Amino acid sequence: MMLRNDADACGGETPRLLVVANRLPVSAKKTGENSWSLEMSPGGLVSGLLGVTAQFDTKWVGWPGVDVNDEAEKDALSQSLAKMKCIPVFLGEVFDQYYNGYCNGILWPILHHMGLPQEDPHDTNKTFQTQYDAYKKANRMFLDVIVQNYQEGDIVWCHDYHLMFLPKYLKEYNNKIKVGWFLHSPFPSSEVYKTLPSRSELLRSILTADLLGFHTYDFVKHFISTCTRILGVEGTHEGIVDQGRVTRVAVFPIGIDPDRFIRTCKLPEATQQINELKEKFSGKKVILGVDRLDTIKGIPQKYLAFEKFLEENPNWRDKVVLVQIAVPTRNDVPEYRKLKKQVHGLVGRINGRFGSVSSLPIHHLDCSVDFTYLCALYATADVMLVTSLRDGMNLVSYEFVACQEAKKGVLVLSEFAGAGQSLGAGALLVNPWDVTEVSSAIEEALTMPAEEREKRHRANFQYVNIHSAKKWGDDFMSVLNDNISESEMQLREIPLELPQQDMIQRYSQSNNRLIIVGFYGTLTAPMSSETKEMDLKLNPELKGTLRALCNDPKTTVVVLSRSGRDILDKNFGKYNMWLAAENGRFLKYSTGEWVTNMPQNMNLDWVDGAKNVFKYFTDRTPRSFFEATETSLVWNYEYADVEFGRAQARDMLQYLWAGPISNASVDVVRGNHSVEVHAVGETKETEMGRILGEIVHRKSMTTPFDFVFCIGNFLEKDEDIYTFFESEILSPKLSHETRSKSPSSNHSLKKKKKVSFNVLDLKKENYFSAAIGQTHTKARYVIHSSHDVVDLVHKLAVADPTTRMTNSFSDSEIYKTRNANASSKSSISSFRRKELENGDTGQIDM
Ligand SMILES: O=P(O)(O)OC[C@H]1O[C@H](O[C@H]2O[C@H](CO)[C@@H](O)[C@H](O)[C@H]2O)[C@H](O)[C@@H](O)[C@@H]1O
Ligand SMILES: O=c1ccn([C@@H]2O[C@H](COP(=O)(O)OP(=O)(O)O)[C@@H](O)[C@H]2O)c(=O)[nH]1
Repeated sequence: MMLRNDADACGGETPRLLVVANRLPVSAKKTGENSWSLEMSPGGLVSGLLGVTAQFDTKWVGWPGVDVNDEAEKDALSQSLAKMKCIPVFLGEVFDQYYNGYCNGILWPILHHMGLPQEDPHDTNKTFQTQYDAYKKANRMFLDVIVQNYQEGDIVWCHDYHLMFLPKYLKEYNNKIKVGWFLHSPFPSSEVYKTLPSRSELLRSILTADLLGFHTYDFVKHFISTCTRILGVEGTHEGIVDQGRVTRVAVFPIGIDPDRFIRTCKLPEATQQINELKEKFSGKKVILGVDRLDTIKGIPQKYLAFEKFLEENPNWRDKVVLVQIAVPTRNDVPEYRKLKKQVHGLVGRINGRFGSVSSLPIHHLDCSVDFTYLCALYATADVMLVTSLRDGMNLVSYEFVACQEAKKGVLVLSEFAGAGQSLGAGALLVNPWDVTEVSSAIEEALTMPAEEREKRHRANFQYVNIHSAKKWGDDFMSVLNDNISESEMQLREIPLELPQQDMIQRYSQSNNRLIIVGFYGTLTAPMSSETKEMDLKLNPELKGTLRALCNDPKTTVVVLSRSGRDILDKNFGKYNMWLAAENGRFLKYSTGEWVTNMPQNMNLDWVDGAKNVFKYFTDRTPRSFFEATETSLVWNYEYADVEFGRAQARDMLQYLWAGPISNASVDVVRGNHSVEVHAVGETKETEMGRILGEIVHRKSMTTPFDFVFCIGNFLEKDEDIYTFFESEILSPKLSHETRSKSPSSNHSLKKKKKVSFNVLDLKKENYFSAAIGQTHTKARYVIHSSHDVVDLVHKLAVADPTTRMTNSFSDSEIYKTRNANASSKSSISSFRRKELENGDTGQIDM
């Protein structure tokens, strides 16, 4: 067999791809001294990959299927393999503990929901730990071979559970290598996966890849929830987000090369074999099974169901035969040897019960068959019986469909095979554990009218043709390439550190400045694991300088926070500033009254129920805290044990969705260390326009802001506040109509003399936005922590010599006035209500 590589024909222009899998597509067999024969390796991974790589200059890296110790022999074999673009990894003594041990004795059963086998307490040479060490060592040996063959720009596509450490090793070697990883087996539920010792290291390692692929949505769902549960990272529709880095996770259902099967069925050799098979089984229907003799393939279950069918349908006993190709596999793993015995026992029993001298109901073959004969078997069968207890995809079912153009036989397919999701429309789906159901499906398949068989076959044939192995490979590669360009762009877009000196200079030279500042994580006292009290409090170090800044007549300070009015009143009631609580739903000047834009009929029935859930989790998560406002609840676990906090956050969301918020009109936001539920409404960005309108209106402002500084530790969804001002710079839309003299609320519109002006006169270089401690942000700049805010506020407070004087005069005055006016629970009027009363919209045209 020669592995085709169309890229060769196109010269060296095509990109290079290194496909790395435990198994090379060919396995070597020694034929003499330094001479080898190469045969196609068994299993769907190889079949799938053979159809893939035409558009790349592909090389394969993998284990050659034999143990070779002598250096001369290694060289000879390497040379033979090189002709087929294969590069061997000689695993030597590590192989047994790596392949038979960790891969197939530990990972394989876990991935297939069969549970972790017991460690043999007497075999101290083969423990979980020794097998795990061998696994890591083998992965390093794969790395070494890749490194010897890697050229800059190569893409490395790693395959399967054998190579879960490889992405990490590759990225450690060279972070620029493009790495994809695809899992051919299923991914289990987190409940099963979490029994695996070393569970976190394996997950962390594959997450270093750029793209992770799975056969079905189910597996992706399990993988993402396992990562969030075990690692506490965030799962999004794109994949896994960990500390700002996104690992893309997506579904790529593998396929076959259907033409290869269709073509082969038409070859004279195949036609002859088909005729022979027909003759051999004339007068009988043929049920076919083709599986590696693996515990996951449900071969005993298949035989039990067939036995039941024969029991219940005596008329079929001499009219049907089950041909089972049981391809030998993993013979050195004890479970596989046990399975062989069990299966042979069943075959003997069933053939003994229902066979005769002239006919046996089960033809069980412990061998592999050559490709043409396999196609002939597929083409001859009336029914294909796939009873996998769990299977990544199961390509055998695709291959059967491809070979059935003439016969249009029926596929009975386990719902636990990945293929169940793609061929379910045309197949009879069964639960392989339910022998009665499988037995009935056998009967239904054998007696299905031609018309229905044809209809079902057509659906499946179309699917198999379109969703080929080539498409699978192309899709994976194109997402990997897109993804890499995206992350390269993201890297380039990492914001710079806030240029403090330049900002302060521009601040002091401007005439009307606006500072929008978040509260939590910005103005709050930094908390540490030692902090006892979890109340949100203004950092005491800021008190003096913040007051000076707020008293500057040329500066308007707005605290924009998720927090409620009480908290802002308590912390900022004595400052000469604007307070925007609940993301701007409520607004007040510190000495004034709260006004709101909240619709009067807003449904907040969910709040009390949700509050109970928040309280429950807060009580059970030491050092977490929650904040409740009228329209939102935020639970923060930043200072709790973060892993535990994340697990609790996940459970909390489940409780919330199951109960209090199931039918409520709310947004749920999972932040890095927080869970927020709030009534559906505006983001900080949309509130910003309204807030500015209100400020300009109430201050009777007539000159536009010419300097804006916006700083916070905002949630990602609120980060649009940074871009709000960017878009105002590009195309100013904010204008405001005001009166020449400040009207009282009773003035009618007619009597007012209107003056229109732009709210912002903002040059690009006079706008500064900064996120605290983030690298992925929409802000122009970053600053490290809230410690730096203290320093910065101080610098701003003393930056303008002219207003520094004003400050010292007005400070005590303002303080007294505010105390006299402030009422802690002031009545709320609505923006809209006020607008109507005043006959004035105070509105901004946007
Ligand atoms: O290499 P072996 O240990 O002999 O095992 C053969 C292959 O078995 C598994 O195949 C899986 O891949 C198929 C294609 O994606 C899929 O259809 C099937 O459901 C899986 O079981 C294993 O994942 C491969 O690594 C092995 O090469
Ligand atoms: O004697 C045989 C019988 C089957 N196969 C191939 O083994 C693969 C089995 O793949 P599947 O996805 O069904 O399961 P896996 O064995 O990979 O778990 C299919 O491509 C078959 O064509 C083989 O190589 N030799």
